[in-house]
Amino acid sequence: MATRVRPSNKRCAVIGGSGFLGRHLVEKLLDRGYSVSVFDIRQSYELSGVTFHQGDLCDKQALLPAMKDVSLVFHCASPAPASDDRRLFERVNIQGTRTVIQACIEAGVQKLVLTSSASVVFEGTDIKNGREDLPYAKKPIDYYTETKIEQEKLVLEACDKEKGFLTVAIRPHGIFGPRDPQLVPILVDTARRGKMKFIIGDGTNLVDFTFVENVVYGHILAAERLRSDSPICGKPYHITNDEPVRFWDFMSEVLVGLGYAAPRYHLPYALVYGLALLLWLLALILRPLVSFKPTFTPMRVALAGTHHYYSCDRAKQDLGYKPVVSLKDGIARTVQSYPHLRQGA
Ligand SMILES: NC(=O)C1=CN([C@@H]2O[C@H](COP(=O)(O)OP(=O)(O)OC[C@H]3O[C@@H](n4cnc5c(N)ncnc54)[C@H](O)[C@@H]3O)[C@@H](O)[C@H]2O)C=CC1
Ligand SMILES: CC(C)CCC[C@@H](C)[C@H]1CC[C@H]2C3=C(CC[C@]12C)[C@@]1(C)CCC(=O)C[C@@H]1CC3
Repeated sequence: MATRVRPSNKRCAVIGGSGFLGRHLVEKLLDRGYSVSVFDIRQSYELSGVTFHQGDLCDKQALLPAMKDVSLVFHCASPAPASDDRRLFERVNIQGTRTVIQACIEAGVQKLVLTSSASVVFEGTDIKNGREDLPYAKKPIDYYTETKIEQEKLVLEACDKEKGFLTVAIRPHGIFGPRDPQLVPILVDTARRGKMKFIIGDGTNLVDFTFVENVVYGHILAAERLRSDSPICGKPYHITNDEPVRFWDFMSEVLVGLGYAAPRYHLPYALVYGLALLLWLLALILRPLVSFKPTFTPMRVALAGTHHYYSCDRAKQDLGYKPVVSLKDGIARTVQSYPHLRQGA
C-alpha cells in the first residue's frame, strides 16, 4: 500500500508569491527555515530554496502540484485594486478563492492564511480605531473591496476543526515598503504630473500605513499560532503599524524624502469627491470609445480625505503581535529604496 508522505510543517506555499507582499513573505519564510513553493500567474524573480509554479489560481489542476506535501498555504494573490475590472475581481477573488480552498482540502493542506484587507469594513466614511467586529461594508466603495469581503467570508467559513482544515485572515492596511508597485510609484507619478499640490480636506485625517515587514510578521505569527485549540481559528486580524498618522503628513514625508514639494493648498473634500465620481462615471460611459484612467478615483479621494485607522489589540492579544519596524524607520527605508523615483533621476 502506498503511504502518504506526511507534509512537513516547515514546507509551505505562497499563492501570489511573485507580488510585493508575497515576495517579502517568501524571503522571511526562507530566513525562518521554511522551504517555499510559489504559485503565481507570473514569475518575477529567482531565489534558491523556492520552487516556482506558474499558473492561474482559478485552475485547480495547476494549483495542486504547488501544494504537494505542503501543510501551510498563504493566499496573498489579487488583481491590483486600480484595475476596476468587475469580472476579473469576481473571477480571481471569489471563484478563484473557492478553487484555492478546494485544492487545499484535496491536497491535505492543514492551514490556510488569507491576506484580506482592513478595507472590508470601509464605506468611504470615517473609521477611528475600528475593531474586527465592525460589520462588513454594506456599500463597498469599489469592486476590489466588494470581492475582498466575499473572499474573506469564504476562507473564514471554510475553517473546520473536525476535518483538520484551519483558516485565519490577516487584514493589513496601506502596505508600503521597498518594491511596492502601488503607493509610492502612484504618488510620484502624480507629483511629476504636477497634480500633488492640493490637500483634500483640512489635512487632519488619521490613517494607518503599515510597513511591509510588519505585515509579513503578522502573517507568520498567525500561521504558527493556528492550531485547533487556539482562539484564532476562523477569525480576522487587523495588522497595522499601530501608529495612526495624518494621511497628508505621510504623503508629504515620502514626497519630500524623494525631493518633491509637499502639497500645500486645501480643496474641500465634497468638491473633490464629487468631481472624482463624475470622472469615474464618464470613464465608464466612454469606455467603449476611449480608455482613460483618472488619477483621483472616488476610492483614492475617500482614502485621502477621511479617517481610517484600526485597532490591532486583538492581534496583540491572540497572536502576540507587536510591530517590528516603526513608521519613521519604515518611511526612511522606503524612501532610500527608490533612487530611480527621486526628483531629477
Ligand atoms: N498593498 C496594499 O496596500 C494592501 C494589499 N492587501 C492585499 O495584500 C495582497 C497582496 O497585495 P500586493 O502584494 O500589494 O499586490 P501585488 O499586485 O504586488 O501582488 C499580487 C500577486 O497576485 C498575483 N496574481 C494576481 N492574479 C492571479 C491569478 N489569477 N493567479 C495567480 N496569481 C495571481 C499577481 O501576479 C501578483 O504577483 C492582496 O491580496 C491584497 O488584496 C491588503 C491590504 C492592503
Ligand atoms: C493621488 C493621491 C491622492 C494618492 C496617492 C496614494 C495612493 C495611491 C495610496 C494612498 C492610500 C493607498 C491605499 C491603497 C492603494 C494605494 C493608496 C490608494 C489600498 C486601496 C490598497 C488595497 C487595500 O486593500 C487597501 C489600501 C488602502 C490604502
